[in-house]
Amino acid sequence: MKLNVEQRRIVELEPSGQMLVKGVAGSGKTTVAIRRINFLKTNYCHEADDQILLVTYNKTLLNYIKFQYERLADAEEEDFQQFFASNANVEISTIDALMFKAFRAYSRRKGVKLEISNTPMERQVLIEAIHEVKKSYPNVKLLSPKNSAFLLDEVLWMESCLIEDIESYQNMDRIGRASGDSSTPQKLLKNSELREAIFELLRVFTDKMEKQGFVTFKRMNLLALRQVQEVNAKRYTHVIIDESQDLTRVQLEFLKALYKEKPYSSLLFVADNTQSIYSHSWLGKGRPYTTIGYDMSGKSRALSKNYRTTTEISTAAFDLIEADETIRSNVDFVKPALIDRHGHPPIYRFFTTPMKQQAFLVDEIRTLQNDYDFREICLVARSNRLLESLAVGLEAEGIPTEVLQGTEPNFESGKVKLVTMHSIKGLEFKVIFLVDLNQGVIPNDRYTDLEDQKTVDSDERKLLYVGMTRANELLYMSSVKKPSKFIKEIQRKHLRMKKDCALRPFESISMSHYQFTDQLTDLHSREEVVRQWVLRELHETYGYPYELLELEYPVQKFSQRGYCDVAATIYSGEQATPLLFIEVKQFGAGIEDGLKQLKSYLEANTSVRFGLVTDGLEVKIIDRNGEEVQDIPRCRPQFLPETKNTKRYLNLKNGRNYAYATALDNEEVIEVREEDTEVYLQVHEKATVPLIGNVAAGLPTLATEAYEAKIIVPKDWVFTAKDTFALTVTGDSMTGAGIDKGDTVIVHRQTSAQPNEIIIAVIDDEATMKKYMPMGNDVLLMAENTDYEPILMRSEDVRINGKVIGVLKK
Ligand SMILES: Nc1ncnc2c1ncn2[C@@H]1O[C@H](COP(=O)(O)OP(=O)(O)OP(=O)(O)O)[C@@H](O)[C@H]1O
Repeated sequence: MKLNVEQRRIVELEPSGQMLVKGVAGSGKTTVAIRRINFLKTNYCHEADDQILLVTYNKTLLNYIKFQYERLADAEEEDFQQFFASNANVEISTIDALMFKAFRAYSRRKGVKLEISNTPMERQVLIEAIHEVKKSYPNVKLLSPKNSAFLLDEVLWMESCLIEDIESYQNMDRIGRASGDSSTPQKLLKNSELREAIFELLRVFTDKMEKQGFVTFKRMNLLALRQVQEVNAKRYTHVIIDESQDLTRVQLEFLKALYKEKPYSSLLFVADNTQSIYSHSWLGKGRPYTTIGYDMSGKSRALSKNYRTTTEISTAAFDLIEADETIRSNVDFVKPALIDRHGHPPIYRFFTTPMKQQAFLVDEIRTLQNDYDFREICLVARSNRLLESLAVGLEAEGIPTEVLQGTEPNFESGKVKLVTMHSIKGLEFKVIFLVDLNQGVIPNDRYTDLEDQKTVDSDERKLLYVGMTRANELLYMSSVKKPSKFIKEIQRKHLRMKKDCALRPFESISMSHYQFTDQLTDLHSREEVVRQWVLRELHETYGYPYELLELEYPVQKFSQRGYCDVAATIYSGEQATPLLFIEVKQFGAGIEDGLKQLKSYLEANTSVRFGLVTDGLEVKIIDRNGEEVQDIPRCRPQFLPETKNTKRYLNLKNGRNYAYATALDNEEVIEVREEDTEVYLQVHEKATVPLIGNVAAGLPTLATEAYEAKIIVPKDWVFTAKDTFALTVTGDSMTGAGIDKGDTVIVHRQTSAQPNEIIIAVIDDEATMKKYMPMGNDVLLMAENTDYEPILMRSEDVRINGKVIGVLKK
């Protein structure tokens, strides 16, 4: 892989103490971090004791990095291998492994024997501590076992923020943490009795734990920090911290204590705050680096190009960030730049039961097997428990699986991988399935009563963002029962309902936007919601004008007559015949019955070519032989009836060309489609442009009510409707610009123009249309036809009447 210029520059930066590389997901931060090791090793390790440390967040990531770069070593650089050899002066480790080692050294040095506790035990000890502290603080309502989950989290947060004395806690900005108990909207005010009580709780809790021979994981971190601060542990000349946005303050201080400053040493933070997914993280919450003693002014670099995912996946993922002001306003936020790599838009499915979701996963993975190895597919879920049950389900269907957890995962094994949303950070796979994106799961409702919803939402949104940006090529997302509210934040146009099909996922349409209301007998019927969604898809996604769609299309089979819910008809000459039959079922009711019905309709009508059945959740498309096909055809111009007067419109305002049609019987009804596309544009607002004469007559000086005809155009094709007029072209001097005799030009009234614009100019009381070329005090009026000579005039002799902004072809 060839690094881009910015990446290479970062790899080869001269070490100068602290440095920051921030970048978007998939921009090569980890790639750069690893490459830099080689550079530092070759150029900036002058003394025998110089060592380099690369810290990663978790074990899965560590193994993944080793795996990726061992592969790279084979392919590109032979000496890469030595990074992972035990005798190299390079160490790659997880933060936890480093700290645990230091904690063990602390225990030995102090002669204490402490084990790491688990959550149930911590809860129990905390409740005992609550009762004890309550005696001294009877008025502090928050001190109650019912708040033990929140209080435990607060205590662990205090430990991870290095809050060791009461003053620090009393004055601390609790960034990323919120009020506490929802029933009493306490803000845990600074310098309050409440904070004093909680600080006491921390002390009593820690005491009780240690008496029983235990420490929390966060306290273990604190003791590890003490160890490296008390004995001289400075031993790395270069420290590179990947995913530094997710480290706690204690972890950051710990790494600082390992860093040995020399004139050529470096401490590189690699971070993306958009991917900060732990509530106890320090820098990821937007705190400046000065809070850990570093001034990063002039010392940070950004990487904004996402190399990992396709434009379609990045765009959908970014919709989440667009919905989150907290993330976008973070000082270290980097807006992703898109690289031109296109692929399938993310697929979103909703299921009514977990079994249906599982059946879908099995089917889809089997189909994907034609194009992908199992090892390139990864299922991602919130919890390990869910992953394990999914693994059992897939195995039962003969799909080999491997849950990636802790110890040595084998990325090469020919198995579908399963990993939690937290552990997939930093990893990537060709195909990602994000499952169980349900209400209550993400955002997780565990904290709803205890934390400020906005804070929780922001962290959880990032978690989903991280998951989405792990996919190289294909991203599937699914929900069961009730979708996560975040799904709504992703624009429907960025999602698809199934692979290789343009249909966007179901969305309920409000009744006020229903189509064909005069034909509906029951607006409230539960099938109607699904039918209206299909109608909108046919129109907006597939480009069928509503005139081609018919509801309750009669189908005669022997003596029986049925009615198909929707038919899309096409014209050959005067004759309309159905191309597509659609059966809809009420939302979530299944499509089996509908499919039978549809097949019988297809048999009964010899001209219809495709059938689609859907209940909003499932969709099946068949050809007239009943064989499944991926998609229905988009509407093509030749399908359209001769009920319209279709012309070309050259929009000089935006440089695009359109197919412009008016209904034969009503010129106010217009239909607009960009040329070379098959999708009709929604015209929300229209402008009426009066046709007031011909070009030779020019524009009247006064607005006139008398006009020959009116032309209705989308409002955004003109500047201001009242200053817009249309003229018929009388000559052929502008043929080279695509303006022929008989065409109609749309003109904006104005008295000045920019070079090269086509204007209506008045010379000696005679109007003409020419290209405007000012030249000092003169003006050259150019024809776009070699038969005509340019006209050179003094500026004051030329009066500009207007500028041509569009051409409606004859
Ligand atoms: N210059 C490049 N050209 C081509 N591919 C690149 C380039 N830089 C990085 N990549 C690829 O992009 C993907 C993402 O890289 P990497 O994991 O280093 O990014 P990251 O910024 O650490 O991502 P994240 O923060 O999302 O984990 C990898 O597959 C990597 O090989």
